[in-house]
Amino acid sequence: MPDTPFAPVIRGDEPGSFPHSVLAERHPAIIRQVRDAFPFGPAQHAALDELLRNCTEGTVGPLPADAPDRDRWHAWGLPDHTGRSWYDVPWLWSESYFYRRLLDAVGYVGPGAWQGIDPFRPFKRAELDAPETDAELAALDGLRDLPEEERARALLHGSLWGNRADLGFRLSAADAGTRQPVPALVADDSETLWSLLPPAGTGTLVLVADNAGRELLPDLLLIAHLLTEGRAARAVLHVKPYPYYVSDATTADVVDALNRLRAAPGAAGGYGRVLRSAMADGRLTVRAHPFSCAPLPYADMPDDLRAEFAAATLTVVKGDLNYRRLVGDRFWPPTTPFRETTAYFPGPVAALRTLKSEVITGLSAATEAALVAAEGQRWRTSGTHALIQADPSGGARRG
Ligand SMILES: O=P(O)(O)OC[C@H]1O[C@](O)(CO)[C@@H](O)[C@@H]1O
Repeated sequence: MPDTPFAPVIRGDEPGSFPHSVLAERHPAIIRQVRDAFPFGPAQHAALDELLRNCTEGTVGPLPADAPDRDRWHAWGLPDHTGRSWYDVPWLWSESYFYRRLLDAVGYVGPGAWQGIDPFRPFKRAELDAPETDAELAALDGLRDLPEEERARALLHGSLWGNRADLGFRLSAADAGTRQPVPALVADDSETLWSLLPPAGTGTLVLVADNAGRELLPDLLLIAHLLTEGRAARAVLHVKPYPYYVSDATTADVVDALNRLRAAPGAAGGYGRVLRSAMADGRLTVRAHPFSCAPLPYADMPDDLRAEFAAATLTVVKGDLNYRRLVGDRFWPPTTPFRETTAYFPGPVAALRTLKSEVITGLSAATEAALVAAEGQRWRTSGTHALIQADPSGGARRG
């Protein structure tokens, strides 16, 4: 990570700013929605009341003494942040800890009858079961007769724009999933990406997933295509070990998505069968590494994860949150080269992301100027722009 004094870490301490609104408005809205979605008992309601008060007016507190991940959170900076306002610690840290505390409040962490009950499941299920999902899956039939390269491109774009269907994001932008027309990419390194996944490839693709539902389905379809067409011999899908940022995919969500595909008619069902058999023979594996829910940038990843990414032919990192973690959650000058911010990454890496937060790198000066002229700074957070960025160097520049 370059040592740049011009890229301050993002915090939520400026009233009126986007990060501040997430802490002050979005988090209370999420508590409300979760409370509405479940028939919770008095202890859960009281814990949600306390979390609401604490995360908006209070200071960061400790985890329960018996929390199974207490040591991990200590290593991730909890002692340094305890006693500080949620608005004053790094925004990424604050958001991540909010989701961890929400799981405590609803009893997910246990022990008890609510242990393991995903508080976001009703929202994720509704999206998977929506008629729009049927229509999207049916559209796959129209790809069948296209040349492989065109199918690959269509599926890559499906996975990219699937990131717009993020449920947390929709809490404050109801039409974000349907806005038309799809705007141009602000950066497009797809040629580099495809050069890393040539036909007859023998390598391993790692896909670091973002959201469940209508983002995970196209991610899985892309993986199925790459395996079937021999652009990757194996794929590893990284998901979250516990519910996070409302819609982030967990292993349970992968199971739901695979079942959804299996039950679909036409080409979608075929992809579903390909994926199940790839799971059965080990060509597709699912990983839920604890660091996937860490409140830290990937530059701080542990050695075992570093070794996994180093061994991959390509790691594809999906979504806004993963992008923030990949390049560092900082106010980079937008023309900062992407490859400068990913120089620490141990293998070739690509990002597929729609823009939903202020972090951005790798723009040309002309693109930045055109975006600002057209929209002021709205393009950074509106979810209407997207990027495909790739760094093929694989940490080769590290000394
Ligand atoms: O689902 P995605 O693409 O990671 O986007 C989630 C984004 O929404 C937010 O929660 C709020 O903008 C961001 O913190 C996060 O980057």
